[in-house]
Amino acid sequence: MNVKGILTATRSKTPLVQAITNYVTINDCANVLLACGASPAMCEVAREAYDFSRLSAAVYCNIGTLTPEQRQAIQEALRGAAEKEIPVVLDPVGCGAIPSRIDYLEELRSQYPIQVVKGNLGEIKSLAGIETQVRGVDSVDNGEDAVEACVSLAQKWQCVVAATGIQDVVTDGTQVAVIQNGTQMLTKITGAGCMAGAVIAGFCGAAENPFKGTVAGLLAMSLAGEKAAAGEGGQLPGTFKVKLIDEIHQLTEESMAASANIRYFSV
Ligand SMILES: Nc1ncnc2c1ncn2[C@@H]1O[C@H](COP(=O)(O)OP(=O)(O)OP(=O)(O)O)[C@@H](O)[C@H]1O
Ligand SMILES: Cc1ncsc1CCO
Ligand SMILES: [Mg+2]
Repeated sequence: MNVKGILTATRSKTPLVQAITNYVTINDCANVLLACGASPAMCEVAREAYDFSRLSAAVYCNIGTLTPEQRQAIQEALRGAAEKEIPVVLDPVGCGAIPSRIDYLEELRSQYPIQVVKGNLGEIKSLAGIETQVRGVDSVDNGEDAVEACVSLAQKWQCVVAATGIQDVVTDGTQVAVIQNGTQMLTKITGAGCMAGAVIAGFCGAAENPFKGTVAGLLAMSLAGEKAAAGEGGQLPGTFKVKLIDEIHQLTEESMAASANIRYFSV
């Protein structure tokens, strides 16, 4: 398997992505979607969310700062997405630290189709009911059994599951991709995970299936991170964040293929 063509498809189709996301990193998510060739719209007013999702190519829901209004908007957006059969990417931010978020996500998933769940490993293990370590919205998991956790949740939820960390794991419950790119600098800014989720939604809006869209999205973030960290000032978090968006903008199919370090296998 490879993810060739997804970046090009995103840039030519310019998929409209509805994002309902936390107010810490909402602007970064919008910019990173533009940089990868998608069209962001942070439409999270409950009475508009259903109509808007029906115009979109993908929906990104991130529960980092879940307000009552966002809860309603997510409900409405997912209803529209289900009717239009467009991909929904769910980012379960903080569910390891706040158990009621797990109940909320379980309920959501019982009501509407979800195509991708992407979180850090602490969040994914928490959703899968596996012992882990988190600090608020950050994972401090040691990385063990990441594949098993993702496969278990993917089979239970019947969707693509991705866990980020020193390596990223993506699975649809049958095939697995382990992405070994990235840089520690991605942990020195807030929102690298949120941005990764947004890019995944953009790519899923143009890709032939959510597994490929998710692998390509995480690869794009990790490679852009590597390049940003290697440039002048790239070891300083403020500069790094600006460069990260610039590097997403400058990614090409060739540079992605040349630097990708992905291992694929079946479960
Ligand atoms: N130690 C690391 N080395 C290399 N890359 C990393 C490392 N940790 C995370 N990454 C990369 O950083 C990105 C974000 O992953 P991370 O697990 O930090 O997300 P997150 O905790 O959800 O972030 P946030 O909540 O701040 O949005 C992913 O692309 C991942 O591959
Ligand atoms: C810091 C923070 N708090 C809630 S959401 C968020 C952004 C990273 O997930
Ligand atoms: Mg996160």
